Amino acid sequence: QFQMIRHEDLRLEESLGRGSFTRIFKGSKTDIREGERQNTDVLLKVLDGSYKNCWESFFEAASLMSQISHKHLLLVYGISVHRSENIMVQEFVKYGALDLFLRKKQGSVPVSWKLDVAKQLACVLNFLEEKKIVHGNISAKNLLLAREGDSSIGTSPFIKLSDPGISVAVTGRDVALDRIPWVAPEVLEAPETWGMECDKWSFGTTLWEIFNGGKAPLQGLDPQQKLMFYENHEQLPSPKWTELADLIGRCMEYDPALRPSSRGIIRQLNSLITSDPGLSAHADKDSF
Ligand SMILES: N#Cc1ccc(Nc2nc(N)cc(-n3ccc(CO)n3)n2)cc1
Repeated sequence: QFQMIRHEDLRLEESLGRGSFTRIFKGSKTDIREGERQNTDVLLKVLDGSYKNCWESFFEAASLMSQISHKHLLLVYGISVHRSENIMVQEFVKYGALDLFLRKKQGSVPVSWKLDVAKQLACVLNFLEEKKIVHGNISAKNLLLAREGDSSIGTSPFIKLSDPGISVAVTGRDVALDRIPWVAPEVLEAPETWGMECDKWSFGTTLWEIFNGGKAPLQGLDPQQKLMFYENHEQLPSPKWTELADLIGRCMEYDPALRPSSRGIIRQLNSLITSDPGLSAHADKDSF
């Protein structure tokens, strides 16, 4: 279900940091098209740790992404296995992870920009829901910015949802605890029972990140404190904008059955966008 890429057709360039189980590099892949060499910029995710079920889940994530295609889903070219190295080869998305971008922009991003990004994520969530596919790792760091968007010249942002990575069903409980408050509470209790609703919970957390300058929620809490956050059915601090707070609260319902469908989320986002025409102008609407 996806292409095996020869190691000799890949070139690792600079390191771009690490995911939870992977090191990521900018690189290039060489193809021969109609008899001529063609180089493509790629993002290489090198899986470290060699225990078996990790790379099975890694490749499952890659194959999931290559079986479906959508304009807001990251393109995965394939994988390359070389000695003990397992490498996922992805399209290189120009502006990188959304959380870092938002932190760098420090609140100078207009509310209309944030709503546009939120709507794009809701659309790809709807696409996955219709295909009965659970992503399982929706977060601002897994949203990649392909176009910055600049309201002064009338261009809007464009995001791509990254691969889900290693699923919490195969990682240890410590990684699952570390993913609080993105991982839905029910997934923590019984990872194999997770359903579509778990992506709605993570959508709520991601919405919170987008309107909170890309800051990570519950940062600084240790795993035990994070667990207590769920045990006590606590909620993230609400933004002042009540309609936004309502939507985040509805997505982050502890009872999965009470969470909105992706169509419901899109409807609510549309009403946020129209809720105050002056809204898209001033930015303080999303102050916490
Ligand atoms: N400075 C800078 C800079 C860094 C990265 C990119 N591009 C990119 N393309 C992808 N396909 C995936 C990623 N990721 C980044 C974190 C994760 C974790 O999931 N992925 N970054 C562009 C600019």
